[in-house]
Amino acid sequence: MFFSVDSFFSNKSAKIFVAGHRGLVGSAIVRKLQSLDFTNIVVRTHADLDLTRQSDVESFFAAEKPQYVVLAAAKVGGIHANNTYPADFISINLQIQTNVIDSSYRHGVKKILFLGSSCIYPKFAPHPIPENALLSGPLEPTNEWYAVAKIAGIKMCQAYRIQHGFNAISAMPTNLYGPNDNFHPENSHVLPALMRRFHKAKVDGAKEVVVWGTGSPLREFLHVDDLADAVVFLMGNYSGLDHVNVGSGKEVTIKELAELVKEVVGFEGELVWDTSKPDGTPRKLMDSSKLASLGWNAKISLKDGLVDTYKWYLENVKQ
Ligand SMILES: NC(=O)C1=CN([C@@H]2O[C@H](COP(=O)(O)OP(=O)(O)OC[C@H]3O[C@@H](n4cnc5c(N)ncnc54)[C@H](OP(=O)(O)O)[C@@H]3O)[C@@H](O)[C@H]2O)C=CC1
Ligand SMILES: C[C@H]1O[C@H](OP(=O)(O)OP(=O)(O)OC[C@H]2O[C@@H](n3cnc4c(=O)[nH]c(N)nc43)[C@H](O)[C@@H]2O)[C@@H](O)[C@@H](O)C1=O
Repeated sequence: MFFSVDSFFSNKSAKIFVAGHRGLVGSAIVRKLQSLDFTNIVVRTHADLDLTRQSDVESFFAAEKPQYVVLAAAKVGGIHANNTYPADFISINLQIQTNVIDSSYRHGVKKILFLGSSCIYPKFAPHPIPENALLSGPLEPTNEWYAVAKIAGIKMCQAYRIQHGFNAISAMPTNLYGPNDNFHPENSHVLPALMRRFHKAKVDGAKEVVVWGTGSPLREFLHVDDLADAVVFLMGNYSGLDHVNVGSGKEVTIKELAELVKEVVGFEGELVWDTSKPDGTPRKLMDSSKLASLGWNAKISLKDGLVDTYKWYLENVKQ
């Protein structure tokens, strides 16, 4: 189905609902929209609107009638959280995305962007992973429940486009980091977990820091301000059926990442590897050439992004 390039950028007073605005991604999207002078951004805290409650979501859309929606609310966590709470990861995500996508269609939203994740791809996908590797093999067991929910979200956007002509698109970001990340010691992703642990070790004068797994898995990291830039770019420039990968194009081993975080934080002790913890998928570098061909590329290097995030951490997270 054909959609002309969207008029998203031409109306800065259009009402935009950013779901999950207090999280890592949602807060970056709000900052980006504000920097572009969008003036009518609608938000709700989790306490004010629980997106798993269908009738509350219906009532919210009926009352607010947003014109655009960015769905950045989800149950999110690192390898340990995904592996420990599989029921939460599949059920909460299926509920949130089903309610928000369906209500958006029913209440006349012009366009919605759904955020998935690079974990939708098979554990042993070809590299770099192209969009068409979806559903071509078994998933990584530590996060398959979350991945199945995210795959359902992509398919729901496609189904509503095919059956109803609803302009629903999906973006698949790689591993993200930046301001407003979750720095929980066990449930967070690797980068904020290590930043917190190295910082604490530096302050305490500890001799070593424990890092999970073998250090050999490869991961692609993207600063969340780059992701927000890409999301807004896609809102204005892409209305296709297929999901779009959003990555930096650069991968590092977890050992290299740990050494870099250690350097940025200024910890001078040793790394100790806890190989009883899972490595997860061995590698997941995405092929983001489709997005590049549309005219978007990442700008923030991992080193610069880490320095920026550590500064934010020192200024904003209670030590
Ligand atoms: N972080 C990453 O590395 C990656 C993230 N993504 C995707 O980006 C999106 C955003 O992730 P991220 O910003 O990291 O996650 P965060 O956990 O930082 O933020 C998620 C937000 O969703 C809100 N939320 C959760 N459940 C509900 C609910 N039932 N009702 C209303 N609000 C709710 C949270 O509020 P509260 O905290 O109050 O519950 C929070 O503000 C997700 O779809 C995720 O899959 C994709 C790839 C990588
Ligand atoms: C974004 C993505 O995030 C998750 O997938 P993941 O990439 O495996 O995420 P992670 O950041 O938690 O771990 C990356 C690697 O790092 C190692 N590692 C070392 N030390 C720590 C550590 O202290 N904490 C964590 N969490 N990992 C550590 C860890 O053992 C692993 O090898 C998915 O659940 C999925 O939901 C998803 O979409």
